[in-house]
Amino acid sequence: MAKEELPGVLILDIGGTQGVLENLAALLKKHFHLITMKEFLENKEEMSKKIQSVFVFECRPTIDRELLESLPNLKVIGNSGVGVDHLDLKMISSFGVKVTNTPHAVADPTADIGMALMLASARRLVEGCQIAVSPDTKHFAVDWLGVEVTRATLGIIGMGSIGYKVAQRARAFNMRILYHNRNRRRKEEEEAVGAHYCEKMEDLLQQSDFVMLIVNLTPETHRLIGKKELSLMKPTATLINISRGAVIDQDALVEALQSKVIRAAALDVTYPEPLPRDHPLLKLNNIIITPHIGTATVQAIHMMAEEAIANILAVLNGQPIPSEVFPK
Ligand SMILES: O=C(O)[C@H](O)CO
Repeated sequence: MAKEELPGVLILDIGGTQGVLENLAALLKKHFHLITMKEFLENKEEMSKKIQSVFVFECRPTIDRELLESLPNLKVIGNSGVGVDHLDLKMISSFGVKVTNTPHAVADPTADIGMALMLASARRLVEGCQIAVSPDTKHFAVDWLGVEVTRATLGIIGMGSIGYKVAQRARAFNMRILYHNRNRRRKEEEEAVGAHYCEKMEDLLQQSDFVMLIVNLTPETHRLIGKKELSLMKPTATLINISRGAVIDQDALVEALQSKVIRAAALDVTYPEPLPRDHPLLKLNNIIITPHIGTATVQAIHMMAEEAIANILAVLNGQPIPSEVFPK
């Protein structure tokens, strides 16, 4: 089919290296007439009529009313990633436009990052790397002992598909697994990973050696973990966040880490991202911060794009939509 006959997709803010861009573009071009933001802005009148879908890569770019008003034939926004907190779902839906996401592609790589952060923080891996390359060669491992993950208690807050994948992995470390979630998992699912349900989040916080946050960011989970919750945790416990930065009250976390209310934290997400270079979290030595890399793998980027494309095509062809996100 000629490029012009394919449905138009506007590609929003593809960052990264040329290689990533080219691979994604090639994938999208199989199904769509690909229109970049630059092309759209240069020839708005002609392009706006062609665009039936928007492909959002990375969770950062947002879609404002002005853009929606300029796309009369837009039917769907295909988000590449599971979190849609950067999109105003109600406003988008008022334009009759659907939103989709990619929960399947993100689950394994994000669970891996959760495990990686837990292990790295437990065994003080980043400090170890710094010591290994420092000019001072007189170091004694006994001066910076870590803690063990094996047989420790892991509390998972948010037991969706990523949470469940974390539980599967944690089972291989013989961890005791607690979880708190809006809905309790089926008995067979709990038994398969040996997870125990805590109806009250407080119980999980009090008992866990590692607390991992894997909830969506919603008004209900905004600053879910603050001063009170941190004070319920064990002084030997570690907080890991692979969801969204705003799930934690960062000022309260700074205080808790400075005064050793908890042992350590490991964050793949913060607010804002990146943190300003003078942020107090960056000055602490009992924290590890990675720059939102839960899905930053060659495989995940490809799978997320495929999942997003399948969603977009389903909307355009009037077929059942694999992963639609609805405004609450
Ligand atoms: O929401 C997600 O899937 C990840 O955070 C990637 O942005």
